[in-house]
Amino acid sequence: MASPQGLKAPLEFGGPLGAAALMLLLPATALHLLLAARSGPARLLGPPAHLPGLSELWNPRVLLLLLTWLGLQAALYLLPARKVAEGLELKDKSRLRYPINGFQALMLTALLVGLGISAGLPLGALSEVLLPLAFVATLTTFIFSFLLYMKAQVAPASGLAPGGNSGNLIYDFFMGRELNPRIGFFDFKYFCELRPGLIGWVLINLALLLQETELRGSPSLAMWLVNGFQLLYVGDALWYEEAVLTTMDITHDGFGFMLAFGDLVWVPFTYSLQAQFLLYHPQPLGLPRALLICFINAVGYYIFRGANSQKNTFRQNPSDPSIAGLETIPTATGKRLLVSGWWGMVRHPNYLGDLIMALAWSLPCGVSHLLPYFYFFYFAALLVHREARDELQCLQKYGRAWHEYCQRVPYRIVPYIY
Ligand SMILES: NC(=O)C1=CN([C@@H]2O[C@H](COP(=O)(O)OP(=O)(O)OC[C@H]3O[C@@H](n4cnc5c(N)ncnc54)[C@H](OP(=O)(O)O)[C@@H]3O)[C@@H](O)[C@H]2O)C=CC1
Ligand SMILES: CC(C)CCC[C@@H](C)[C@H]1CC=C2C3=C(CC[C@@]21C)[C@@]1(C)CC[C@H](O)C[C@@H]1CC3
Repeated sequence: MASPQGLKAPLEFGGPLGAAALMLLLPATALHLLLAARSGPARLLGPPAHLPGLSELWNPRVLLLLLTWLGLQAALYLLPARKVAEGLELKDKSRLRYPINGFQALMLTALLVGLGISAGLPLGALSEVLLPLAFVATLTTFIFSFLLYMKAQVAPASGLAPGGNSGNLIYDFFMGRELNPRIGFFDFKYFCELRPGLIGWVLINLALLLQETELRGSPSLAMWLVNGFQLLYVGDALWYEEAVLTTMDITHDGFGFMLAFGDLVWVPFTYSLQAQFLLYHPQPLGLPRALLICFINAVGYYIFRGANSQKNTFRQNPSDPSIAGLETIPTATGKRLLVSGWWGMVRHPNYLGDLIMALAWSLPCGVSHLLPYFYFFYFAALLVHREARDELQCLQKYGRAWHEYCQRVPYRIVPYIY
């Protein structure tokens, strides 16, 4: 299949071979982590205690539960929004409109779940079906990605993403051909990025906390910390939902298997790994250590939120008083680059804050097992890779101005280290 002219981009993720390998490795890794978390040894490296049979993986009722969840979140997405924001200008000079009602969806979901629990909903039982749920979610993601691929066949060339139109079927299926696949006002990529996966993540965490209460009479302090930290993170993402409209996932990447699997399987089932581990491996946590971990998470969040808000404010209103004193670099595009404040410390201060929080999410699980630190290691690798991708895009966008920025701000994520 010929790729539309001018849309060729360098192959990433190891090209077609890497994409094929990742489409096998990622689901296998997610299932391995789920099995390891509930096994006695909880080994991150090495074979799982036992390989599940199809009867443990496939459950039609769990598929119905997943589809009901997706349907609920889709319905909440379509409710009237407090605000409708415009995305960045597209190739055809148009700008798409997006509902800003993610935090509203989180609140309504919390209300529905609270009413359900008070009416006897056994939410804790969700922790017992995470394996079949992840399996049916993976199957659903493959089917969904196929439908997205077929939909891209009839999309206009201007609606295709630079990276997912190499002409290689496997690579384009993985990367995603269409930039903003929609049916009417419903934007599939925007919806999946922030709704079913992120809200599903904290719902799974809550189910694990309730199951621990069922098993041990009350949630452990460690489980409270992990639930609280990650609810803050998801609540923040949905409160500042509009910021996602300028991320590379929305502005640059096609919507294919990688992002669909990342949103619908990887986030809810591997980001809840610490809570899963704690349910099956209770960890003692004294108040002094808990307070220290809370301080670490607070530092991470302060940097994460401060840096993201500073950059987003600068982009939306460069003359905002809160950023008035910051030094900037002019670029040929007319946009300017911050070179002081958080963005003068390192080139991705938001990643630094996010990584510090990732560490704080693992620390309540103690140091007896490596498994709870999987997210920290994976996330460090993801952000290093993401930073490299962003650097390339910024170099293409800003050329010499970006070189000047790199000379003045030499470190990428960690001051004086990387
Ligand atoms: N938990 C998770 O799994 C993940 C979390 N994240 C988090 O999401 C957040 C967003 O990250 P990400 O999507 O990578 O994008 P960023 O928020 O880091 O934005 C990168 C863009 O910001 C602009 N920019 C960079 N430097 C400057 C500067 N000095 N002055 C002004 N603008 C600048 C450029 O875009 P332009 O100039 O065009 O505006 C660049 O492309 C981060 O906090 C990250 O930690 C991200 C991925 C996964
Ligand atoms: C499994 C693959 C190898 C990688 C999949 C990566 C995805 C899980 C992430 C890509 C970018 C993401 C963003 C977020 C969640 C994870 C994914 C989808 C946030 C929504 C997390 C909260 C932040 O406040 C904003 C992030 C935007 C990018």
